[in-house]
Amino acid sequence: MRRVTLTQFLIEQQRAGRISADLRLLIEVVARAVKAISVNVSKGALAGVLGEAGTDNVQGEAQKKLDVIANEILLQANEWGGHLAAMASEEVEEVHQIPFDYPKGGYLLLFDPLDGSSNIDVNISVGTIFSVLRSPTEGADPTEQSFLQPGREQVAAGYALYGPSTMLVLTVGKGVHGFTLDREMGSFIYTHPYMTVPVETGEFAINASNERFWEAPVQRYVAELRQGKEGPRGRDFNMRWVASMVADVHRILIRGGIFMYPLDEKCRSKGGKLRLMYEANPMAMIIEQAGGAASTGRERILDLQPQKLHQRVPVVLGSLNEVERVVAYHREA
Ligand SMILES: O=P(O)(O)OC[C@H]1O[C@](O)(COP(=O)(O)O)[C@@H](O)[C@@H]1O
Ligand SMILES: [Mg+2]
Ligand SMILES: [Mg+2]
Repeated sequence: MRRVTLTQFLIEQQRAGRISADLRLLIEVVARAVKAISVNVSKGALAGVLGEAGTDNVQGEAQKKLDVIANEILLQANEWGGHLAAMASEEVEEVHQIPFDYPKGGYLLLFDPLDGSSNIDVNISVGTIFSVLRSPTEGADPTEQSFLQPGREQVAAGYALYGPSTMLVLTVGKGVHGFTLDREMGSFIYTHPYMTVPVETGEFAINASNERFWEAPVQRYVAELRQGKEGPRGRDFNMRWVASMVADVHRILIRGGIFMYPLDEKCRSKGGKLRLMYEANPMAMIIEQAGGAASTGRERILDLQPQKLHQRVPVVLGSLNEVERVVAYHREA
């Protein structure tokens, strides 16, 4: 069987005029960094990478060693690429400028280096999420303001899933494409062309321990799902919650479903739990490109005008019909 690598796929995308040479190189560098993170994740205790780093990030969350390692790998790999104007990371408070003198590239890269940190020490799937925007500054150092573009302006978005196999899932605005890492060869192989989210689903993902803090529309929606055949939906639904957004979203891309981290009384003062710029926006672009929908419950995520780099938002995404139902319940309320 002829195997297509990520490199070949990207060259084809460039030939078809969907990406520039610089964006192709940028994605190649991110993919290389992802391979290095994958090696560290899979070595686990053997490489001494488990446990706390002993520091807090900008959000006041305790950093794991792997949060710090993954962040360093991504920053270092991309500093050298020459295609970036600046970066932003969940683990770094300010914009990360490129510390070299050569001309600035035309893109901004944002990432959540290690998503699902609470799962690292228990050997459950974690991931990396990234988003690419055009830099509006032409040669000058980008500021935080340069990054504050709505998600619909993303030119590429993707994630890596470090599961039983390592996968890279990518969109450049023409469908969603999945690649599986061949560890022996060291290359990503094109295994999942044009991934789509089924419109109908029988699965939902939400942290049910927060139920008493949810708003009424979410209470109503989940209560109806749980009533199954006996309730207004007239059929049974199954529940899953990995607590790694990457893993939960990947499941939805493979077999459908709805994922929710809604606004609740616990996270209301922060605006939500998940971060807009490097969690919600890239995942929303991927899900929409795969035929699904992504909303805060009130607005389309990709239309939100960001106010700050580390802004948090409520997230409801997945199969179209279910997301539309949640949005309708918010509207009715
Ligand atoms: O522990 P909770 O409240 O269920 O939250 C789980 C959510 O938090 C996250 O782990 C946040 O990501 P980080 O690990 O990057 O902070 C998501 O991946 C996941 O969906
Ligand atoms: Mg995360
Ligand atoms: Mg993280």
